[in-house]
Amino acid sequence: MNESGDVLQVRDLFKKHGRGQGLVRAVDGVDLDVPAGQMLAVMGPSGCGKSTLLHLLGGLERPTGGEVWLAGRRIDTLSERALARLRRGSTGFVFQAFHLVEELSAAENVELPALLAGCSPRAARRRAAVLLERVGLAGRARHLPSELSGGQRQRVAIARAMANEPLVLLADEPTGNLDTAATLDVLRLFEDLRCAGQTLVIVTHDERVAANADRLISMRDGTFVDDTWLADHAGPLEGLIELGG
Ligand SMILES: Nc1ncnc2c1ncn2[C@@H]1O[C@H](COP(=O)(O)OP(=O)(O)OP(=O)(O)O)[C@@H](O)[C@H]1O
Repeated sequence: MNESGDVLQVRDLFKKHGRGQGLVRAVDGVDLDVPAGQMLAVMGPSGCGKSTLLHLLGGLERPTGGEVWLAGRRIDTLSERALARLRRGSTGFVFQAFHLVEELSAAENVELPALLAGCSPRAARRRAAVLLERVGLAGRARHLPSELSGGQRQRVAIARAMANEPLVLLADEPTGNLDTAATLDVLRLFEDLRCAGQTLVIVTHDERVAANADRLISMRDGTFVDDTWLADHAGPLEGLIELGG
């Protein structure tokens, strides 16, 4: 974290794809400060640059221009090796399509990041057990992803993303493939993480997810067109729980 308490800082960030007639300004000069513990939702029409922004924040893509700082450390200039280390240890990703390893059990999927970060198998197993308990799936630890529902798979993916206690959890359409009940489970989980001080950035088309965030940024054509800090973010989730859960 930097002196101001921001986990993420972005300065004049650009990402261009292609060239000439085919040039796309996916992210077109944005500035952003995300304080520690904030749940930030990013919305906007398809193709406005949300996923690209998320990838730049997590070091999955490099910007064409500008700066990305994570916990006071500039990451856009890191070597490939240092970036890979950063992705393993400091950021956690959750995707719409879960991206679990189909051949591995839920527990083994969650163990993987800790093993890659150099933890002993025993420590990784212990950590995975704690995380699966936390996402309510202790009883499903030995199941393969194909033996789990979509909501359960996404909860395993969230547990995996939390394995190395990331500075920031980055989620791209995490409820895009889920029904209402599973969406509520994931929202509750994010709320638990937020209460525990986890910083989250969530790209979403789902108003319910956005309504539970601390802050909502709207994007259009690679820029931020609105940035609202929401005062009463818990209301809609409580309403939905009464209806659906
Ligand atoms: N690798 C790439 N090469 C060329 N263009 C790309 C590439 N990645 C993204 N783009 C373009 O950049 C723009 C932003 O894409 P991005 O996926 O970030 O949008 P998005 O807001 O996340 O969209 P969606 O909501 O549909 O997922 C789009 O016009 C897209 O076609």
